Amino acid sequence: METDLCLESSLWVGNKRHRAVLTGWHFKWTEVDKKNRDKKTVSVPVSEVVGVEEGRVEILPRKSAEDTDKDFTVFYVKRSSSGGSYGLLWRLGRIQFSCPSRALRDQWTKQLRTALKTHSPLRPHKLLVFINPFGGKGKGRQIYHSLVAPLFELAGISCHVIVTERANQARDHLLKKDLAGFDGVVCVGGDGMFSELLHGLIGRTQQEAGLCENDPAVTLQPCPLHIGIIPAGSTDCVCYATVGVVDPVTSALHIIIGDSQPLDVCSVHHASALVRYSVSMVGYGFYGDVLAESEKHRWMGPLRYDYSVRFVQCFCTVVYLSNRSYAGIVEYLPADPLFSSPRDKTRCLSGCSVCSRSTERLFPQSSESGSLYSSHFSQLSADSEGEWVSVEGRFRCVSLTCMSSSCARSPLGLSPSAHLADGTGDLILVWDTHPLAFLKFLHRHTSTQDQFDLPFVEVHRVKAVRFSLPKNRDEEGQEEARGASVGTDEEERGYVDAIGRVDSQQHLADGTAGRDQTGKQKTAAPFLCGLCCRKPPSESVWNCDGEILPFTEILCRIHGQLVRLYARGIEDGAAIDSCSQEIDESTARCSRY
Ligand SMILES: Nc1ncnc2c1ncn2[C@@H]1O[C@H](COP(=O)(O)OP(=O)(O)OP(=O)(O)O)[C@@H](O)[C@H]1O
Ligand SMILES: CCCCCCCCCCCCC/C=C/[C@@H](O)[C@H](CO)NC(=O)CCCCC
Ligand SMILES: [Ca+2]
Repeated sequence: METDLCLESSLWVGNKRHRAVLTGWHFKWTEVDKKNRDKKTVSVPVSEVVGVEEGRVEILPRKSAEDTDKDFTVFYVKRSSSGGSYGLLWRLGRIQFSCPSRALRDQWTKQLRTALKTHSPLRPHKLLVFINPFGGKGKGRQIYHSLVAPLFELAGISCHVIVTERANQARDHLLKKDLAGFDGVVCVGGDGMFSELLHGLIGRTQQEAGLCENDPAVTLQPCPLHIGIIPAGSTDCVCYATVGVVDPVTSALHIIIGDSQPLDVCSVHHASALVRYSVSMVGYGFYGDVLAESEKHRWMGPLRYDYSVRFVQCFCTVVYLSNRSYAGIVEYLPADPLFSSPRDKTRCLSGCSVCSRSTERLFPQSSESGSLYSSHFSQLSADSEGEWVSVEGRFRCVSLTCMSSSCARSPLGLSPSAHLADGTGDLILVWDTHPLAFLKFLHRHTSTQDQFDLPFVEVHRVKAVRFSLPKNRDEEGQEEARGASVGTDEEERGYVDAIGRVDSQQHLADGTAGRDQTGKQKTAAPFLCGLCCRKPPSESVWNCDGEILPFTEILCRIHGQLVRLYARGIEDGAAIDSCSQEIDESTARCSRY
């Protein structure tokens, strides 16, 4: 029986007869017993079929075991529980069918391939892959070649692979080299590598559109190429927050099937110039201090990036430097409270309705051009959704995040109800408080306890934030912050350069923030060293997605859905349970693989 893309017939899996059905959207097969009763059904969305091959095919090692002319093999996405993380692990499922005739086999393979093309328009054909050989535990190359490349090959994706030899190579390549023919760009590394791709792609897109990135009021052009992340870093926060698990095979499968997840991006400006882009965290005070501490430990080599080391540092920072608070003026432009709230206890999951409504609001179909991306945001100055609000005081930390920023140690993240693609960010103000109270706030990030339900914490959903230092600052404190009172060795002078207060020639948007001429991060810690600092510094530094910013006074603006990832947001485990791929008819019970 055949209508359009529909096909139904009996097929054999081993010696068991199955009724296989391909409708427009699903491919399913049901075991049928000798009395023609339905037993178990497996249903796979066509969009999650990875590939169809003639014969009985195995991968790893790739071989066609018995290439009979009546068999075909279907590879598809199979879910399994992640055992701790919120999302689901994806694995490669494989099923081998035997047909009564070669003609029927050819009909099935042809029809399945046509259905794939129709229902997965964003599947990549050609990818540009950057591997950071030093990210995380230095396993990037191994992860790519053993786990990812065989899957890409199976899916017929051709890849141009570049193993980076220096920091910022991937960013520079994307800014300058010919990208024609590529559907997407993939990084094998951590948040730092993702950030390189982010800067390269956004910069390239604006250059080509003739837009000025320095102007925070300009509506930036969304990037046409998708970004894929194969996690091989230490924190992998962007991967965790957009997929729900940190797993190279899961991420490779999301890339293969052409999943598409828009992502908000925050541009950070100083004195009318772009400094950097951020997706996960722009944090002053505590988070800046943790990063500065880890930069101090460069001698530890890659170990300093180790996840647990960072969190131990985090713990030590809070205990050891427990009396640090910083004066500042925070101004913010609130988002419309009718759409959502950072305290509404919702979570942005795959298919999030808040993000979908935001897509319509951010990109209304323009009748003039008909282009999805042609409309403009309201300008920052002429915003109709509220007035700037200003607060001044002493803060333990000030953080802005465009998404939840969840990671393995903090499974709900900095702001558990933040959305990936709603065009807003969450501003978290932690006012000066007792060290133990601050520790309690931090500790709540590691559990399901509400970190915002504390009297010294505020959270606001915003579209823009400005941070400045109070005008009547104590001059002595400023000198200390500049490093003048913490010693005179070369390293300390280097830091002064790195934060841009002495080196007035430093470029703002060339991506060299905090790096020397060789691209190496400059040492940024001495002013934080509790051992040699007699007085606490009056200024902290900004941590922008793991990089220290060279300026303290900044303006941040959220750009809704500026980039797209090969991801789909965090899948709700409970919802998957109720519409499982495998349906056991005899027990009428749903089960998950
Ligand atoms: N070949 C290279 N040599 C030195 N540094 C590199 C090279 N390639 C990339 N980098 C830089 O290394 C930095 C860290 O890499 P990456 O983000 O992959 O790992 P990580 O820091 O361990 O992970 P995370 O950012 O998730 O904590 C990035 O900022 C990137 O610019
Ligand atoms: C008592 C101790 C409890 C510890 C709980 C700490 C709370 C953790 C909240 C999670 C914050 C993750 C934000 C992500 C930031 C990334 O863009 C960035 C690059 O990878 N990572 C860091 O800067 C690394 C920054 C590490 C910060 C801890
Ligand atoms: Ca957001």
